[in-house]
Amino acid sequence: MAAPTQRLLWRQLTRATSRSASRSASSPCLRLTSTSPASAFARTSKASSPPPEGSNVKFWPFVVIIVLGSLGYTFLVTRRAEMPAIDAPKKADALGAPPKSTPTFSADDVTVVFVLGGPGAGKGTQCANLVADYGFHHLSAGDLLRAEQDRPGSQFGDLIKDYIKNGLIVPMEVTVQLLENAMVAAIDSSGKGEIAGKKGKFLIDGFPRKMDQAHKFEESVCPAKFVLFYDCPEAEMERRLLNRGKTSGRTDDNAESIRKRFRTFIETSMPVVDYYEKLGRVIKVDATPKPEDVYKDTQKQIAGKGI
Ligand SMILES: Nc1ncnc2c1ncn2[C@@H]1O[C@H](COP(=O)(O)OP(=O)(O)OP(=O)(O)O)[C@@H](O)[C@H]1O
Ligand SMILES: O=c1ccn([C@@H]2O[C@H](COP(=O)(O)O)[C@@H](O)[C@H]2O)c(=O)[nH]1
Repeated sequence: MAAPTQRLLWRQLTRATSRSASRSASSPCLRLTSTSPASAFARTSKASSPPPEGSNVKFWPFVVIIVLGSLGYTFLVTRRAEMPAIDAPKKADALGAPPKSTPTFSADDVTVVFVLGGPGAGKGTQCANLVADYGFHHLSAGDLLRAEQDRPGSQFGDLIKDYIKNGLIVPMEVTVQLLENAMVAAIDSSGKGEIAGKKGKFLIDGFPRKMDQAHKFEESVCPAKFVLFYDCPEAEMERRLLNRGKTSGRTDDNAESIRKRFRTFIETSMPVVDYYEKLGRVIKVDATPKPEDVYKDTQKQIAGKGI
């Protein structure tokens, strides 16, 4: 080490050591023992003066500090790796997710239509019409998450509450499993492996909101037929949500949460729409007009799509 650097380090260390030594004199908790490296330094640096050029300075305390620091760091990193992450996929296993590589349902047996659009675009409103006229079974990802959040004993309750309030996307394992469970339950409760005399037809509302969800669902649950995308300007969606917030009781129908939801929609969910658009699998409907007109347009656009 160059001599000036040596002297600088020495000065800094002896200054720190003498400060801590003087504190220890008045505090019973901070006492330097005769065997500690710091006290050794305090003793060897009586005059607190830098060593003369070329003096035989002991550097073993530096080595001890570096070695102890490295060991501590390695220990913390190892502990961190062993700790379960808050969104660890393992948690979803508690919902009954068996690892698999083929979808639970074939697209030949079950029709899945994803319904996307910004918060407040009117997805739920249009889904209600489609259920009435086309015999769809409606599954809203947001509703399923809220139900799981409120389910007594749910280990995901707090996590979901937090994500929804902040307009964030709940880790996909949770949502995909809730959807699959709901599809299985709907088909089972029909008693014939069918719904309303038809093969299962599902409108999956407000999903997939993130690319990983889209892949996971199509790979492990069911390939989707197409995406129904309700396109609406942000100002109109905000107006609708603030209005709905007067009575909905939803924790995320307030100005702050709405802002966060819009950001998530632009940054995370629009890429999903763009992805399906590139594949030619999106039916886009202008959601700005009044609900009846939006529905008429929806019907026109899905005509001949085999549903
Ligand atoms: N075309 C429309 N014109 C005016 N208001 C509408 C229209 N469609 C729905 N609304 C109203 O806007 C609010 C939001 O609609 P809706 O709940 O259907 O939206 P959403 O897209 O499902 O919302 P979120 O994603 O937040 O669940 C509701 O109060 C609804 O009555
Ligand atoms: O796939 C999903 C869908 C929804 N969420 C969370 O739920 C809220 C509310 O969803 P709505 O469709 O508006 O009812 C949404 O803001 C997300 O926080 C999700 O995490 N994953």
